[in-house]
Amino acid sequence: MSFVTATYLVPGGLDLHKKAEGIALGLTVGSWTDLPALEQAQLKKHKGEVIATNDGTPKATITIRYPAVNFTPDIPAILTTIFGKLSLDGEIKLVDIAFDDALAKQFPGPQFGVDGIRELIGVHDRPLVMSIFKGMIGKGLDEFETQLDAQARGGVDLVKDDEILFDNPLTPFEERVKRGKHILDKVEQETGRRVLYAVNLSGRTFELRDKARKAVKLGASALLFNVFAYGLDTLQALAEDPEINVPIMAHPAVSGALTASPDYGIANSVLLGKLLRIAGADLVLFPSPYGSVALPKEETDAIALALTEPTVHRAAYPVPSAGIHPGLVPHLVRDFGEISVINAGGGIHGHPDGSAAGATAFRQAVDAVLDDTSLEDAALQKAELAAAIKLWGHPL
Ligand SMILES: CCCC(=O)/C(O)=C/OP(=O)(O)O
Ligand SMILES: [Mg+2]
Repeated sequence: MSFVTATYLVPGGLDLHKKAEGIALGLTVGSWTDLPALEQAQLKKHKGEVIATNDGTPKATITIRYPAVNFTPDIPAILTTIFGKLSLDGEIKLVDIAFDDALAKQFPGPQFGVDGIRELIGVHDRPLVMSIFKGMIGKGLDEFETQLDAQARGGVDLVKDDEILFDNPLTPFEERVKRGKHILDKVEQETGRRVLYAVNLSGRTFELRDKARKAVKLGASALLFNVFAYGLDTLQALAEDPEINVPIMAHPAVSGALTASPDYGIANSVLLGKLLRIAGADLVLFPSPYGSVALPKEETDAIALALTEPTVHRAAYPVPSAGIHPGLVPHLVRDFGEISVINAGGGIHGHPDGSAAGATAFRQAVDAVLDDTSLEDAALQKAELAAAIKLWGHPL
């Protein structure tokens, strides 16, 4: 028998076992003790089981195991079972989810993951550096080409669309793919470096698969996807499609509506960690602990662990983001290690000497940290890094 096990955070001081039993029955067989013995025997395999309750104040936890025989092996059915009506039932937060291996194997997981992306880029021994197009709305393909070329030549490993850049007449989706390929092929020929460009896959849900397939045929090297504006099952359908054989980068846009409250919704480690990984995200962006929309460090640690801990699936790249600049690289490497992607938009394009210099400054900062050299000492030899930490500082 397969199971999904869910852990909930609830107010302390309740009759915890009564509440737990009520949830376990209410989300499975409905009622129990008043059933005839024969019916109990028939329904036993469908009954939710209270695995643990831990009382405390102000909060307590309840852990319940749900038989997979009750639902189809898809995320919509599982989420509706373990936190559908229950999510509407007052102060309760889904803080962990566990799939047994037999059930987990029915999901795609990352199709490339950390190892596959490292193979594509040819980098195996350092955090990757990614830049984000900025200020592209209202701008045309010339600006697109200029920004892409500068970011790539400056030394980043990946470039992504901003999540707010959709298909539009000035920089049409397919044109961004085609011109992006042309520019990055040229960069590779001249520098030997393979740079991936994650174009933002957007538009109506039922058009996404064909748009993604067309983009791959046109040479797209990665896809950015605003998962939570659509749904985890949409991500899974893209990841499972054999014709969409490029890495998928999950953006956390909209997820804050589900995760921000300490008392309601879904924990970031569940939504941005376990569920994005099992549904097939190869890279997962999330607010860093020290950026412009910061998350508590214990949450970002939990997300990174959920993305990389050993499971039946490949590890997905943690991509701590938002408000990142070269001065933060020592913190990022300390907190997320080599299996991470350092991601910045303003911290690249805001460099006093332009986007290419901003990209170079990040690479210089990464090299310095891996060489166990302080940024200040490295900056004595590296002008781009010196200008970056002069502008943004280097919090100790
Ligand atoms: C957590 C997502 C961050 C993001 O989408 C973005 O565009 C960040 O830009 P910067 O803060 O690096 O300028
Ligand atoms: Mg963005």
